[in-house]
Amino acid sequence: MKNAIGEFPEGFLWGAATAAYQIEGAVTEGGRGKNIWDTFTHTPGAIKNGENGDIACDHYHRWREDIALMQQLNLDAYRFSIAWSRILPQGRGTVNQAGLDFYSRLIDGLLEAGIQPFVTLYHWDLPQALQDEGKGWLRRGIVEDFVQYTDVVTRAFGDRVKHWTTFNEPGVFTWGGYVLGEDAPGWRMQPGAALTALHHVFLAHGASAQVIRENVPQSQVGIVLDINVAEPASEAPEDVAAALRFDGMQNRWFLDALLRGEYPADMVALFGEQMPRIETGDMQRMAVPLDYLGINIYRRSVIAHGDELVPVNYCRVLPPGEHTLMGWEVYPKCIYDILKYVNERYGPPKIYITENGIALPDEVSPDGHVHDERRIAYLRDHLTYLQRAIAEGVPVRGYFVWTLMDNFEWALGFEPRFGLIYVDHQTQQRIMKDSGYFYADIAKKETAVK
Ligand SMILES: N=[N+]=NCCCCNC(=O)[C@@H]1[C@H]2[C@H](O)[C@@H](O)[C@H](O)[C@@H](CO)[C@@H]12
Repeated sequence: MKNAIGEFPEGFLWGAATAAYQIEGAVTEGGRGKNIWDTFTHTPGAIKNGENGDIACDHYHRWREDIALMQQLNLDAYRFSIAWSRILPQGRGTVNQAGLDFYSRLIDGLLEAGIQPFVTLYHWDLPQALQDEGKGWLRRGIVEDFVQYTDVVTRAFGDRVKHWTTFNEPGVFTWGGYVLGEDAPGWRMQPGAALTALHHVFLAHGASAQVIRENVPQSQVGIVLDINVAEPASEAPEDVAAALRFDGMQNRWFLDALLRGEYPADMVALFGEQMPRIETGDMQRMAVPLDYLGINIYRRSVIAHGDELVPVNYCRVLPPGEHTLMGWEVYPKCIYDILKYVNERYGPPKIYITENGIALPDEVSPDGHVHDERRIAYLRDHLTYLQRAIAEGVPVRGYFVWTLMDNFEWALGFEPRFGLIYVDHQTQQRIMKDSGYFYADIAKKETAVK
């Protein structure tokens, strides 16, 4: 298909992405159990402006309106996550039928609108009951809990949902939750805990993929990673070495483990006694064949040597130029660079760009519109580099904007607006931004560019 950006493969999917805790609200409705983000957001000082996702975008009640907006965007696909604690309020055991019913209605609504559901099983919202019992992902037995959760939802929706992502950004919720303290459960400086949690997440991923394939005919199974090419801040040996360590932590730890069944030796040596306990067969259990790799990409990583974040000892350098409300550099070539990096080293069968977008201080103008020119430029420039990577043979089969609508941006609350759709979080009014109209034109099938 051809559009204002250029030529894209037939069947290329134009999508948008969200996550349950960031949009649903209704945290005590429909039998939903408590999760670690309910706890974390109600911990004083954890979230900017003391905000939380108790209501968020009220998507739990407004999902029909939101599907209609997806149709206005001409979306082929919609990536969303299921809240584990809506399905199994205590993390395991008794299934909550009201939770299954909510997602069943949502999936039926998407299919009726001609939109393919791409489901993420885990987008950071662990049932609190599992966190309380043995500290969540630190307990190896949690793998069985995730298997039960996978079994319940794939039996319920596998007749209609074919694309299943096990985890979203395992590195972010483990390093963020156990080292940086920026994400639930908010632990700090426990790299050994992060690596142990990550090991169990990888095991859960492998076990879950098996269950998905047993329960869902013609399933497509993948995982979503926030991988990022590391550029040394200078040619100084300590910066080059730091960039290699960052590449090991941010990229090779995940790609080598999940696609090759081995942890990278340089990082194993670096982590030393922080390494998780690895049982015989673990590495084979996690490295199951994948149908696709999801890549979330926002920026590039310019890396210098640093004294913090032991033992990786790196720090990010923010180059001059345009920055987003997240403090991230706008560097559109990052999407081309990461696609070439992954394709040349690992050659996954298919890739989806599962998140790409920009946080801006969007406002409604007196004319009632949201003139987000910077987001249009961001999307246009990243899509141009994406198209170049595809033209050079990288097997990208779809692109999902982060995000459908302005939502709860984790520790930063509602201030960073990433949406194609503006949301007034007081009134819940939705307003299509100019970037939404831009994206609808890109995604429109009959857009003929002469
Ligand atoms: N901890 N921490 N620290 C740094 C995290 C850097 C990378 N963050 C992401 O990629 C997240 C991804 C997420 O899926 C989505 O739920 C978030 O809303 C977007 C926007 O932030 C992106």
